[in-house]
Amino acid sequence: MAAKQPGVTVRVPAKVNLCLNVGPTDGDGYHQLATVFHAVDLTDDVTVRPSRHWECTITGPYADKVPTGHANLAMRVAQRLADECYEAGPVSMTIDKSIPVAGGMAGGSADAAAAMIAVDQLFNLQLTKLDFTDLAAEIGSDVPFALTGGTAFGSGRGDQLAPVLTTGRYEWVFALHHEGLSTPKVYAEFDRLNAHRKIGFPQVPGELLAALRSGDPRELAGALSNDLQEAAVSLMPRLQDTIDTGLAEGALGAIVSGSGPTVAFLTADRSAALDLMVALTASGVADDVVSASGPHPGARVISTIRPV
Ligand SMILES: C[C@@](CO)(OP(=O)(O)O)[C@H](O)COP(=O)(O)OP(=O)(O)OC[C@H]1O[C@@H](n2ccc(N)nc2=O)[C@H](O)[C@@H]1O
Ligand SMILES: Nc1ncnc2c1ncn2[C@@H]1O[C@H](COP(=O)(O)OP(=O)(O)O)[C@@H](O)[C@H]1O
Repeated sequence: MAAKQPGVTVRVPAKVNLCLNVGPTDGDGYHQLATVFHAVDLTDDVTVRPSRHWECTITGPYADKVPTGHANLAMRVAQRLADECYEAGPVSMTIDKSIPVAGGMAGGSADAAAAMIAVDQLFNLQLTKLDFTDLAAEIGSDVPFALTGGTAFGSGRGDQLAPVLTTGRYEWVFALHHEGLSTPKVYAEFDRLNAHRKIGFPQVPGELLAALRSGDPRELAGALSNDLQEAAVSLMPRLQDTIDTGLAEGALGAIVSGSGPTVAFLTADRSAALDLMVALTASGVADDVVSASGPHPGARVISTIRPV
């Protein structure tokens, strides 16, 4: 029997920001954030195999929207590690993509985090936790959270993480839109809308932390907030219809996920989530509807085939 080709597969979750409090910009033009990230079991699988040439194949419903060269954040990570570590070399990468693209769920950052772990394991680089954290923050502000997963407080650009005490699991429904929203454009629209408002130092509301400790989805629904929501709706007004329809159909709470345009609905339990999925699909206010639950762990190896 022929030996299987060596390779490592890492599974990585999407995120939703339970609160996204946007503060003033830092010296580099990035907004200071106080956010609570929450990982859900809507995942991508990133596989790397040693190869003579760099290759990237994307599979899944979003394949045609994702770049396969150096613009792909996961390829960028793998190429960076090959440049810096003599043990590492070119890889053939496959991304089995289920996380919506440009949807405010940090799919590109998730794949970058997965690639870091996969390449480390494939070439036995033995990167330290500090190596991971430094490279993650350099690639994108959401990458450190994709490594840790769960539910976490993010400050700075969202890359400085601290644990948040949570109980229970939460059942979500996500209303997806084929058209994406560009994160820089949403921040620029936030700036335009807030040009004459006073922006304070960003903070996570205490009621959100209390709700997460309680484990009660009703309490959490009342504490969801996103300062980028107004900007996302301004750029894509039909999001308001999506939000209103989900709430009218029984969602406990609704929030634009990060910079959008995905809308996240919190439901009471799995059965309510399935009912809401059916209602949203029938209403036609979203291009696609998926359910997921959280919190979910961060990037994890799910299969390793070592060279023989
Ligand atoms: C909004 C959030 C919420 O978690 O994620 P998404 O919902 O898009 O996934 C993040 O802040 C996405 O951060 P990041 O991953 O660094 O953003 P990128 O897509 O790389 O876009 C970078 C550009 O967005 C703007 N930007 C980004 C982050 C930030 N804290 N302030 C900013 O002003 C800047 O114009 C920057 O040049
Ligand atoms: N591995 C990747 N998966 C998805 N998008 C990627 C990836 N690498 C680079 N991109 C680019 O990043 C952009 C933002 O993608 P994504 O991370 O999915 O969205 P968001 O910033 O809204 O969370 C995409 O439009 C795409 O051009």
